Amino acid sequence: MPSTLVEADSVVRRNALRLLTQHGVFKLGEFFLKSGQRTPIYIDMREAFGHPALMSVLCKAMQHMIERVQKEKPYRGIVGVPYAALPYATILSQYTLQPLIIVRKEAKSYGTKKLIEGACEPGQRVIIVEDVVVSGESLLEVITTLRKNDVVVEDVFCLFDRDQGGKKNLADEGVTLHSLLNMETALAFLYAVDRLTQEQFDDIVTSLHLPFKELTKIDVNWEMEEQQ
Ligand SMILES: O=C(O)c1cc(=O)[nH]c(=O)n1[C@@H]1O[C@H](COP(=O)(O)O)[C@@H](O)[C@H]1O
Repeated sequence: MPSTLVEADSVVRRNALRLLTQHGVFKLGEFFLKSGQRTPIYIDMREAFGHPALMSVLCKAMQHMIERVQKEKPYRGIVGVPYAALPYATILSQYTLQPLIIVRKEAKSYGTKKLIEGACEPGQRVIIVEDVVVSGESLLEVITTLRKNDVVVEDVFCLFDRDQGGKKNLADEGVTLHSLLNMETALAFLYAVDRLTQEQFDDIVTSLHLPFKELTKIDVNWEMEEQQ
């Protein structure tokens, strides 16, 4: 079983996978990534916006992950990557009682013309929240803007890592990516609940040059598990 599904807090991950699958987040077919690369699977986290109970499960799980990682590392401020991660960052700012910070893609041509909105000062350590990480490029753009303003970023948190190099690209810039779910875990789950065939798995792994080749067999069903 992929390690993320056997860790102490894995019940929350398995429940999240059940709800994400039921709500159509994992789309199989022919899609194209932001980079233009063809992909037989698309992770559409925006589907979760329509399901408040799912948003709550995801954000509580993210909150626990953030609190565990940041225990010894005080930070102030949660940055959301526009646009899809903003709802998660907003909810997490409420759960953790941390200020919400937004980094715009382009500065407004009117008003304050600021690129960074919210309580953010030079020297401040923040964390960033993203929905799906592929190459990590979107995150690196935000990190560059923050660092130009002397804001400290060492840890970023995502709901889903597609295992396509983002973690390494971020590590090269001195940033650790922490993910709730990843492609290996999701594919193992989809196969276990008969939503993915071996052929589809092989196509995904080959097309995306994923760093694993074997389909992990896991014993899970649709039944939601009780969370402590
Ligand atoms: O377009 C994508 O690459 C992509 C694939 C996918 O399965 N899910 C998904 O949400 N995306 C988008 O890809 C962005 C991150 O790509 P990177 O900047 O390459 O890490 C996300 O913010 C999404 O807009």
